[in-house]
This record gives sequence, C-alpha cells and structure tokens, in this order.
Amino acid sequence: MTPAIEVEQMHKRYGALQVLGGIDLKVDPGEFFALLGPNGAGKTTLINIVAGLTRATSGRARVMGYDVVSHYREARRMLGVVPQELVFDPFFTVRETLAIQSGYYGLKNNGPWIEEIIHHLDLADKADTNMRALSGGMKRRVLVAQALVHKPPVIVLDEPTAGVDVELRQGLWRFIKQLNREGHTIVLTTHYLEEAEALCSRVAMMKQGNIVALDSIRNLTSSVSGCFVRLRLMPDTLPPALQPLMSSREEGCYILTLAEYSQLEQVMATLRTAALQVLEMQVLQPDLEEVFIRIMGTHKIRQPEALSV
Ligand SMILES: Nc1ncnc2c1ncn2[C@@H]1O[C@H](COP(=O)(O)OP(=O)(O)OP(=O)(O)O)[C@@H](O)[C@H]1O
Repeated sequence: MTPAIEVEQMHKRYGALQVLGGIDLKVDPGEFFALLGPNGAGKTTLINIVAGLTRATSGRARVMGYDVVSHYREARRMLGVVPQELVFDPFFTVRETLAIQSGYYGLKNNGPWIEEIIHHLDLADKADTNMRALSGGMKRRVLVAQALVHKPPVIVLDEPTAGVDVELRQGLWRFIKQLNREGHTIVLTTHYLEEAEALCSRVAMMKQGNIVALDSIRNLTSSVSGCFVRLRLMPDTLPPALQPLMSSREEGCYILTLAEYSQLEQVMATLRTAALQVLEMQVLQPDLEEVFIRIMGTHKIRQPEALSV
C-alpha cells in the first residue's frame, strides 16, 4: 500500500540552526494522525517541506507516492494544507476566493463542491462578504475551505483551531471526521492534546527536530504507569507522609501522583489516621498530556476552555 505521506531522513538547516534532524515518518492512507510538539519543534517546517513550500537540506518526501520535488504538481494535487498563518487577498469575497483557488488547480464547474464546503464550514452567511471584513475565526474557516477545494486525498491541518471558538471547533471537527470516514487521510498539528486524544489514532511527538515518540494513543498512554488522585480534604491540610506524592494544587484540591494503584490503600489509611475527612476524591488515568509532559520534560501546555469533539 502506498503511504499517504512518506518522509525519509529529512534534514533541514537554517544556517547553523538544525531544525529537522533526520525525520523518518510514514502515514498510512485513511489515518487520522497527529504531529505534536512544543513551539519550535519543527512541525510547520516538516509540513512546509511536504507541501513543497520549503526545500529540505537533504532527505525526501512523497505524498501518495509522488516526490514533492521531482513530481511537485502531482504531489501538491494530492494534498490540502490548512496553514497556521492567515494570508488572504482582502478584496475578494469568500465565494470568489474559493473559485480562484479552484482555478489554480484547473478545476471548472466546482460550484457544487464549493457550496457544500461553504455549508459544512458554516460560511453561508458570509459567502459574499469580502475577506477583509471577516473575523479571525471566520478567516480560519475559509483557510480550511481553501485547502479542500480540490478534494485532496491527504489533508494537513497546522493548528487549525488556534484562536477559534468552541462552536467552530466542534463544527470543524465534525466535518474533518466525516472526511476521514470517507477515506481522506488527516494529519493534524495542535497544542490541544485533548483534541489529538479524541480524534487521532496515531501520534508523533517531535522535540528539537526529531521524532521522540511515535505510536497509537492507546500504546502511549498505557506506557505511563500509575495514576493521579485528586483530593479535597477537611480540614484543608495534607499529612506530612503524603506530601512527597503531591504534584500540584488545583482549585483547593491536592493532586497526588501514585506510581502504582496499590498505593491508594496506603493514602486512604494515612488520611484516616490523620482524622481527615475526604470531601471529594477522583482517581485519574494518565492521559496523552501526561505522556507529553514526561517525554518533553515540560509543564502543562495551554488547555482549551471547554472541549467536546
Ligand atoms: N525561515 C526561517 N529562517 C530561520 N529559522 C526558521 C525559519 N523558519 C523556521 N525557523 C526556525 O525553525 C524552528 C522550527 O520552527 P517551526 O515553525 O517548524 O516549529 P513548530 O514546531 O511548527 O512550532 P509552533 O508550534 O510554534 O508552530 C524554530 O526554531 C524557528 O525559529
């Protein structure tokens, strides 16, 4: 089976700065794949090379079997990229922008598909509005629409939900999930790990230009042992014996990290001996964010306000 995206020994340097240090990556057709990593890890650079927008220093990339340099046009046709930055010609309306984009691919009579995209991305009310008059979130919807005009089999979304409200995020993911069900391969970069966890089957984590983890969400999260316990106590004090387990304090609760589930019994016994009343208790499984924190050795990254995908 020809991979949807195949990257081999990809290096990229900007002068003395090594941005990609030899990336090998295969994404299968039909996958919903996430590329994660902190700011500056090299995600956008990798995407730009796959999209033919940036030249690699060495290595090769193919989209549906087409080399992105020697078969640029074919590779580009297979790919729809939703870029991170909002760049538009401000004088065209939404519908005109999409018609022009269709023209770039030599597509005629693309009207019905354009109308379908406009409908799914909830842009109907704004279809005849000039781009300059749209809000940031609306412009982002048009970026998504632009990437889809030629019905590419592979869709790459570079932080599509940054700065976007919850309603749009949900609508966008509904549409992208539908496209994935219809067979499109989806590659997503996001800082919202809950989004990646809810949507994607496989994840690559990048750190300083290298892939440091590449696996299914299930394998990644089950590789982290132990659990977290969230406790609200009365009186609000943690016995000294439990203090080494405390990882943080959130909204009046103590968050304890346990290496093994069996430690739970010992925690409860200590609380009983100290005559503390448990007002609230939750046992939490390690999630993708915990895996990310352990691999990257960083603190929590920003969270979406409310998420349901
Ligand atoms: N044109 C350029 N010239 C010099 N350095 C660059 C250029 N483009 C990117 N870089 C550097 O390459 C590194 C990787 O950047 P990149 O945008 O690929 O990271 P990223 O993982 O997408 O980050 P983010 O999550 O912030 O989008 C950064 O250190 C960045 O400053």
